[in-house]
Amino acid sequence: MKGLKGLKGLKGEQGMYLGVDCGTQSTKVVIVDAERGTILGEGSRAHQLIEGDGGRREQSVDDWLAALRGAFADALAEAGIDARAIRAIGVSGQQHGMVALDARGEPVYPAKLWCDTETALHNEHLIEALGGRQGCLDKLGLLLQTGYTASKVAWLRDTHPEAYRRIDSLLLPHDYLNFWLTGERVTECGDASGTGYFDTRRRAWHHEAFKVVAPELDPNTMLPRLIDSSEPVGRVRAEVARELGLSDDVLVASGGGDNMMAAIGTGNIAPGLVTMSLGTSGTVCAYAEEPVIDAQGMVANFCASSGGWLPLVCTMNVTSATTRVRELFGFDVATFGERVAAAPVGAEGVMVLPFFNGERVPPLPHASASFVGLTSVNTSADNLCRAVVEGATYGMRYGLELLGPLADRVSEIRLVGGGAKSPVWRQIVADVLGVEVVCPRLTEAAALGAAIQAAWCDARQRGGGESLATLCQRLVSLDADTRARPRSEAATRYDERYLGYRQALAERYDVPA
Ligand SMILES: Nc1ncnc2c1ncn2[C@@H]1O[C@H](COP(=O)(O)OP(=O)(O)O)[C@@H](O)[C@H]1O
Ligand SMILES: O=C(CO)[C@@H](O)[C@H](O)COP(=O)(O)O
Repeated sequence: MKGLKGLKGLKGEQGMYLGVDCGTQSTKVVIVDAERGTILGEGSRAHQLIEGDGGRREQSVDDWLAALRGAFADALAEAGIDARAIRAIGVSGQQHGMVALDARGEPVYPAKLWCDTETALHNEHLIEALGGRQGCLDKLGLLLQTGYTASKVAWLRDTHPEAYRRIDSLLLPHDYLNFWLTGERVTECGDASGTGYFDTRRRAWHHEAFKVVAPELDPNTMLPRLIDSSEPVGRVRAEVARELGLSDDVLVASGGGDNMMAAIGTGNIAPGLVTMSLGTSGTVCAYAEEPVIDAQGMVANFCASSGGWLPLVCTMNVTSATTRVRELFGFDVATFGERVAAAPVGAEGVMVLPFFNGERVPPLPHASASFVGLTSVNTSADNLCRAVVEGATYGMRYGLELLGPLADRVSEIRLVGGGAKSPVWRQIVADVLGVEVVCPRLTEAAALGAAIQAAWCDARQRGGGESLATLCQRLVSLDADTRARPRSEAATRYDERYLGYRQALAERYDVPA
C-alpha cells in the first residue's frame, strides 16, 4: 500500500473538506483538497468496546467524541493547514447502532451496536409481529436482522423501562455526531434503511412498523427529520467551531452509514462495481438503480447515499475474528501477516468457522466459533492464523454469491477496510473469490466518501455544478500495487475448501450447503 505522503499536493487556501468515519474499533478522519484531488492528512483514534455475556456490545458516545477530537487534531497536524480552510464536514458511521437521547440530548443508555446479539430474541418477535419474513419484505423491503436498531429499542423497552420512558429521540451513530456538530436531529435514507422501521422502497419512515417496535413512542417526534443525501444537516455550532478552530459557517453534509460512504469512497455510485470491506464486519455491496428485494432476506435492500440502492450482505466476524486469534498468539499485525503467509493454501486442513460474535449472514446470532480439522500434525500457529483469515474470507464468498446477478459479471472488487492493508489477505480474497481485487489508494474509504459527499453538498449549496461522479473521478484513485489476481492452482484448492466450509455450516447449523 502506498503511503499518503505520495498523494499529497500543494496546500490550497480553501476547498478543504473533512471526512469522519466512526467505525467499530476507531474513528478515522481525513482532510482532502477537493480542487486538487489530494489527501492532505489523516488521523485515527481507537474506541473502547463494552462487551458482556449474552452478546452485549456497546459503546459510550463520549468515547466517539474523544476519538473524533484526537483524530481531527492528528489529521490537521499532518495536513499542516489552518482549520479555517475547511468548508464542509461529512460524517460516516457504523450502521444500526441505537443512540437513544433524552430531551436534553443526553443518552439514556450507552450506544448499543450493530454487532450486539443480545437482542436476537426481540428480533424474532418483531419479525413475527410484522407478519413474518414476507410481512417484513412487503413493509420494509428487507428482513429484520439481529443487529438492526429495531430490536435494540424493543430490548430497551423490556429491560430498562425507566430509560425507555425518557427517550426523546432515536438516532444512529452518524446522526449523533451530526447532532453534536450542529444541534440538529436529522438523518438520511442510507443509514435510516438499517433501522428496521424504514421503508427502503419508498425511502420513508414506516410509522406502522415503528409503532410495533415502540408502541408508546410517537414516530412524528421521536424519529429524526429525513433529508436527502445531497442536502446539508446545518452549520457547525459556534461552540464546536471554537473548540476545533473551524470558521463559523462550516457546512455539515448529510453523511451516512459507513457502507454507503465507502461506496462513494470507492466510486461505487453506478451499476457494475462491487465494494468489499474487511473491517470489524465484512460487507459486500453493489450499487443498484432499483430496489433489490431478496426473498430469503439475506441481502439487505439498503438505500445508497448517492440516490439509488445499495444491496448489501454483512458478516459479523472479519477483523474481529482475525484480531482475536492474532492477540491469542501475541502477534502484532505485521507478524500475523507473516505467519499467515508462511502457512500453505488451505492451512493443511485446519478450518475456522469464525462466529466468535454469533453471525448475521447466515443468520446464526447464537453461534460460536469452531476450529475443525485439527490434528497432531497440522496444529500450528501458522495454520491457525491462516485458517481464521480463510474462514472470514469464505464468509465473504458466501456474501458475494448471495448478491447473485449484481456481482456475476464483475471483473474486479474494490477492497477496503483495515484488513485490506494486508497483501497476503488480498491474495487470499482473490483466490477464494476467483476475482481480481484492488484497493483504492486510501483504504479508509468511508472517511474519504464522507469528505467527497461534503464537497458535493458544498458545491450544490454554492450553486456549483460539480456532480458526485466528477468528484469521485478526481478523488478516488486505485493503487495498482495492491492488485491481486486469482492464481489458478490456489483458486481450485479454495473451491474445494469452500465446499468443505459450506458442508460444515450445513452439518452444524442446518444452513443449506
Ligand atoms: N495489515 C493488516 N492485516 C490484518 N488486519 C489489519 C491490518 N491492518 C489493520 N488491520 C485490522 O483492521 C481492523 C480495523 O479495520 P477498520 O476497517 O478500521 O475497522 P472498523 O471501521 O470496523 O473500526 C483492526 O482489527 C486491525 O487490526
Ligand atoms: O452492520 C453493518 C452493516 O450492515 C456493519 O458493516 C457496520 O456498519 C459496521 O461497520 P465496520 O465498523 O465493520 O466498518
